[in-house]
Amino acid sequence: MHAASDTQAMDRIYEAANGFKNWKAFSTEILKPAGGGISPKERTPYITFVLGGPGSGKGTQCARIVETFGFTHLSAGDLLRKEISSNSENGSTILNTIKEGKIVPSEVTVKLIKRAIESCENYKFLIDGFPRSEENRKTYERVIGTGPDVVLFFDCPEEEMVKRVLSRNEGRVDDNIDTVKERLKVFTTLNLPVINYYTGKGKLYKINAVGTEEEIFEQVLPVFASWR
Ligand SMILES: Nc1ncnc2c1ncn2[C@@H]1O[C@H](COP(=O)(O)OP(=O)(O)OP(=O)(O)O)[C@@H](O)[C@H]1O
Ligand SMILES: O=c1ccn([C@@H]2O[C@H](COP(=O)(O)O)[C@@H](O)[C@H]2O)c(=O)[nH]1
Ligand SMILES: [Mg+2]
Repeated sequence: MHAASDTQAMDRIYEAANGFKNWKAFSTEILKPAGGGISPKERTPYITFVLGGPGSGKGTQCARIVETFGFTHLSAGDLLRKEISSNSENGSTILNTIKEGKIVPSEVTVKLIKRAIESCENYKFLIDGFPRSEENRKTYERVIGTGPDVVLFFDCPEEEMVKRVLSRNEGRVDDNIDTVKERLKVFTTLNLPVINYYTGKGKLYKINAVGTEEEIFEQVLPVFASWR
């Protein structure tokens, strides 16, 4: 019989071993397709977390990285918004949380990210807008069994972020001054510790997010140079 903490530790090891169930790279047998190459799904996934405050330009720069380097863009916010529009059982809770500018429970978001990764043929991912808290980060690492390879941080002054969000005009329920103020507060108190954590791990690339889209992308390019 195991003590509760032993059982939890064993659960974590089990989950880590089963993270990304469909990835052959995580099993003992690596299958080679005819022709000798390794298909994308059999490769160890390459994960980039893309962080920054609301309106710092994460989505805009992700689109360019996708175009130039062939990554798959997974915006955690978009995955949550899709849950709302698909009338899932969590839909109304997610909607209210987004309206308030707060953070959706980690289990919900990590499940959506894991499902999106597993159902994608690609192995290079940009996970945009996640993790938003240390709790998010720890849940991801526990469920998936590993952290990101690289973390991008778009550093932008609050005044500029507010200006961009309020002129975005995409009909988002959280693009209003009250919700933006709360999102900025959440960013400072809960998201900055994640950024500090990855700085300490030597994985963080800080990008000055002020300037034209092109000027900002010039700073992003060297991070992905080996994928050209
Ligand atoms: N360098 C830039 N200069 C001016 N405006 C920009 C720049 N980059 C993006 N924008 C605009 O700012 C708005 C916010 O950009 P984007 O949606 O990429 O930010 P985000 O970080 O993904 O925000 P959120 O976290 O709220 O999803 C968009 O309308 C976008 O067109
Ligand atoms: O990991 C996440 C990502 C997002 N949210 C909620 O969604 C909104 C919008 O996110 P964007 O990245 O700006 O599209 C965010 O304010 C949170 O309420 C989340 O909870 N967890
Ligand atoms: Mg975005």
